[in-house]
Amino acid sequence: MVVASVDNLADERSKAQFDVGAMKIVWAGSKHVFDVTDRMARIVASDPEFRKDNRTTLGRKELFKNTLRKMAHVVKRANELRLTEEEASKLRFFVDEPGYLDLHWGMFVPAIKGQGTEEQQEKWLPLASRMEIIGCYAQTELGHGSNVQGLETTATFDPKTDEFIIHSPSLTSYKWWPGGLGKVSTHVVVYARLVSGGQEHGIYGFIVQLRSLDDHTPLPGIIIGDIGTKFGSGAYNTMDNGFVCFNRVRIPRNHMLMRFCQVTREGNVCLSDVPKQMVYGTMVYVRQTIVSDASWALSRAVCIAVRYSAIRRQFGSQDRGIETQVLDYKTQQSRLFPLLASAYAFRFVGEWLKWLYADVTERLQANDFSTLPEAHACTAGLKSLTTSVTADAIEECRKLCGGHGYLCSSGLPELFAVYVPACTYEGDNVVLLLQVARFLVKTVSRLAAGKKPVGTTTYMGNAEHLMQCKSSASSPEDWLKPSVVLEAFEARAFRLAVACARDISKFSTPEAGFAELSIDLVEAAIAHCEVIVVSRFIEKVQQDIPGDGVKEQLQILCFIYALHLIHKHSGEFLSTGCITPEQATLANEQLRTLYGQVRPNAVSLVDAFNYTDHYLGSALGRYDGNVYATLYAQALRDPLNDTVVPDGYEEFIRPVLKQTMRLSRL
Ligand SMILES: CCCCCCCCCCCCC/C=C/C(=O)SCCNC(=O)CCNC(=O)[C@H](O)C(C)(C)COP(=O)(O)OP(=O)(O)OC[C@H]1O[C@@H](n2cnc3c(N)ncnc32)[C@H](O)[C@@H]1OP(=O)(O)O
Ligand SMILES: Cc1cc2nc3c(=O)[nH]c(=O)nc-3n(C[C@H](O)[C@H](O)[C@H](O)COP(=O)(O)OP(=O)(O)OC[C@H]3O[C@@H](n4cnc5c(N)ncnc54)[C@H](O)[C@@H]3O)c2cc1C
Repeated sequence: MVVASVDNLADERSKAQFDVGAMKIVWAGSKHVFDVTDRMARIVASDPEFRKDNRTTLGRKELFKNTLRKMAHVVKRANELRLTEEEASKLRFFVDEPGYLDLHWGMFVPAIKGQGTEEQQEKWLPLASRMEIIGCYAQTELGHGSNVQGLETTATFDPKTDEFIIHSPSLTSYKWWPGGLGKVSTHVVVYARLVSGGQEHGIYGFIVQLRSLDDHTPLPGIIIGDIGTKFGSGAYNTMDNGFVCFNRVRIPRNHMLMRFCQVTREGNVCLSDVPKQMVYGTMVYVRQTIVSDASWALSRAVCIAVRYSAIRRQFGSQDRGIETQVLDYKTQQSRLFPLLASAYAFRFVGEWLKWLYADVTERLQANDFSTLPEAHACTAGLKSLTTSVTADAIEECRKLCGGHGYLCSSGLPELFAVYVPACTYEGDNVVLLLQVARFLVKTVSRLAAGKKPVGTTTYMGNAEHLMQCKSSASSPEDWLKPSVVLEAFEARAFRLAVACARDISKFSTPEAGFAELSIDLVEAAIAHCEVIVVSRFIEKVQQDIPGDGVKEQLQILCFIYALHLIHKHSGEFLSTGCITPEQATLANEQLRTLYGQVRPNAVSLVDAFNYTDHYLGSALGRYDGNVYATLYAQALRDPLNDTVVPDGYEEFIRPVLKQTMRLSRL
């Protein structure tokens, strides 16, 4: 059935004022990445084994087995097609189903690469890359997640046997949450308190075998299982997040990951000459990848909401003629276009963070640890900012799709349920922002001592100006000047950080001040992270960008991103005196104009994400716009529609009807 809605998207596409193909390359990052991504997405989309439209209707056991089948198929296809690591990781990504492979490749392998000695890497990495073992990452315990120093699991060195004894001393010390642990992994990197010679030496990683490689049964001393069903249908329930209790499990001494700390045969603990936080390196790595993933999840939700908003019509007609596309309503635009702009903003800041991470890694390898605090603050802060915004944005996109957004066939409920734990895993977002705040307060106090700030805090070096400046914006167009926008963001962030540092010093101890002012500190941290995102976006749009109209579209999105934040946080911009109420009004006026400019390009701007219908998994977001026929077809496929008269009629409907009939006769 062809319906009028299909033409809507073709019309929309014909209005584009830029080269969509060129934008696709900008979004992907390079022609090479575009080609790989496109090829892998199509391989997945065309393979019936990777079907996912039934996920929300499956029970947990069926769902999990289905995931196991898909993961096995991923491994098989990757081998058959001789995929490179880059290609295989894209293939897994487009399968779009959380599973043990994410933790094996995403945390177990990086933990060994980052924390293992060369010898240990030589031993374990080939086993892991051939998938002769399957690994996961167990840090969190039932009683402690955020507070890593509070972990209870012990790894006690026994010099008699040259072994560590891994032990869970209490119920709260059971490892709890690790993905892939519950039912699949054969091995794990466990984080535990190192004890040697009766003394504690801090938290380190240890490789422990969990299950027999012959029949998959747990090894002696190991009690292990799944932690139970999680939020949402389908969603993260494809993953076997697990628990494990270790009852004095013995492992060879060389199973401790010893890159940064060695335990000798005699039990002497030798710390390398590196900061102890290097042991947190896997988290820094993963946080950086989560920032990139945020732009994918956000752009996916936005793609669905934009396409559907172009198709959906409500009101505005006379004599039952054609109604208004909901995308034309300014309120819809003001909710949707900032999210579209945020998707692009996060994409670019994610790319930049990848670069920063590579740069820091290179320095660390050369024993230069000077940029470690900055890398920690950036990864923690941007992970927190981008995941919080993305989770809220997915929910907003669901609402933007009206009632149909609430259907699983819209793809949005499951996307939200899969995505929202990103605000918690790899560090709770508030806990991480407090880390950024700690870094900022330190930076401010160093400024007072005459130290020059570097990296993303370089702007704070302009302290005097930032404390006093008043925005020069006197027309809506002034808000299109990068220097005007940046100055406002930097001044707000700096003034908030300085106020926190000043107020902390009024308390009896810095710790007491930090605890009492933590709400303000979180706001200062967000403001700083927004400086990073805005300045990276501005930097991006100031580069040469090939393709007709591409740069212009990105400039529009860049200013939408910045100006919507000024609107959102107007209280802070005003109370810190960075802008006046009149200037806030001018910024809003400019924002409205920009919405009008993005409107004809909106559908093409989401087409530039180059998502297949399989990846989107949404009746509302289909490329061809055939929304209503698809919704209807999917409704008919619901298990409840297998029969016309439902199961349970005889037992539960008929007796009620009969009883009602009896009562009405009385
Ligand atoms: C449909 C789409 C499908 C999508 C599919 C998605 C699949 C995605 C897969 C994702 C899978 C997710 C798997 C999740 C895994 C996990 O969650 S693993 C567990 C993660 N756990 C955490 O993140 C715990 C968070 N807590 C911490 O990191 C730390 O405890 C802390 C909060 C940072 C505190 O550290 P602590 O040492 O106790 O205290 P402080 O006193 O605050 O810090 C001391 C100094 O150390 C510095 N520092 C802290 N962390 C780091 C670091 N990582 N790197 C460098 N430096 C660090 C800190 O700044 C302090 O420095 P100074 O101020 O100079 O003293
Ligand atoms: C889907 C999913 C997958 C996961 N996968 C893994 C995995 O593979 N491996 C693994 O080891 N772990 C994993 N985790 C665990 C995850 O890392 C932790 O849940 C996370 O670090 C948060 O810790 P928590 O649960 O202890 O939260 P808590 O710290 O107990 O947080 C509870 C509340 O307290 C607040 N809070 C805590 N400390 C402070 C503070 N200092 N100041 C102010 N507020 C504070 C938080 O903001 C939050 O609101 C996973 C979790 C989820 C949800």
